[in-house]
Amino acid sequence: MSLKIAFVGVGNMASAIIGGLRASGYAGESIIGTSRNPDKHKSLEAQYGIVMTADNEWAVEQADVVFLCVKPHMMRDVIDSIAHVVRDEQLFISVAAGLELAALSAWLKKPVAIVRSMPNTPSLVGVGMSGLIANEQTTGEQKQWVSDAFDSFGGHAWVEQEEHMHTVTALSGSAPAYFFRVLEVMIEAGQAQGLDAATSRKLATQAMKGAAAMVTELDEDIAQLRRNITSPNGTTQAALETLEEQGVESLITAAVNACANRSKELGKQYKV
Ligand SMILES: NC(=O)C1=CN([C@@H]2O[C@H](COP(=O)(O)OP(=O)(O)OC[C@H]3O[C@@H](n4cnc5c(N)ncnc54)[C@H](O)[C@@H]3O)[C@@H](O)[C@H]2O)C=CC1
Ligand SMILES: O=C(O)[C@@H]1CCC=N1
Repeated sequence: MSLKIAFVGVGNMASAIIGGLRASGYAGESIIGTSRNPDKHKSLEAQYGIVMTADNEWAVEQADVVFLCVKPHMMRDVIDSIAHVVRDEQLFISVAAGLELAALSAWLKKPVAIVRSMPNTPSLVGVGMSGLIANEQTTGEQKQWVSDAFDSFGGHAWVEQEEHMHTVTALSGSAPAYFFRVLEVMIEAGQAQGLDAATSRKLATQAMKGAAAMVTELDEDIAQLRRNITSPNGTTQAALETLEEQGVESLITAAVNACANRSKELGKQYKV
């Protein structure tokens, strides 16, 4: 029998997970979502074949597994409002940046199983990646269910130390946005050189996809893959030298560090 899953706070991230789960065969009838935007409920129901409601308590009462998907600053109020219907045997999965297991556990007020996750929006198209860490109440069986569920819309990595979730956020949770920004800039540069927007988008995007596929599918050093494209005194060398001169390494390192630091700040803000 499939487990009933509730998503509290169906926005961008929860939609991506729901879309990924549905595409990989999870039954729509087993999924209930809630949000503060009732005007969007009908279209979400039609798109994913799920049930949407504004009633968090009802959704949580129906569920075996509850995904907590509201913004970090709303999480405490939302958990406070559902804590009285929480049952010991339920599994809670938070997707919120920064929020520690200890805070979630204190707010839930019961010794329930909790998994802190850091997914990303490519989950929507089955190419997500999620970092995971569980509290000690989480059983091996529950961890297996979580691994299988997250694998159904991409991949997962359990981390041993909660501190590492900040790095997961910097390398994975937020990272699709860095690549989108790079694509935006490349597409604009292509257009500035005279290509139409659609062709520019297709070329840049396929190059990014191809690079990622080579790294994923070939067991080769990334630097060597880069060198394979770089003819001495050729076009790639001209581009790469410009990237280095303009500080690509310090720029990207600073962005990754800023992301992890913001995650740490959020954790401190809500520390119990
Ligand atoms: N967007 C992303 O790429 C990622 C987001 N996250 C985490 O996911 C969480 C949600 O982020 P987004 O989906 O981007 O935000 P969002 O704003 O798109 O979605 C939040 C949803 O929560 C609903 N909501 C607010 N208060 C509520 C309440 N009291 N009861 C029920 N629903 C309520 C809103 O109506 C909205 O639909 C955050 O904690 C964020 O840290 C994690 C990884 C990636
Ligand atoms: O920007 C954020 O805070 C969320 C968490 C990771 C991706 N989006």
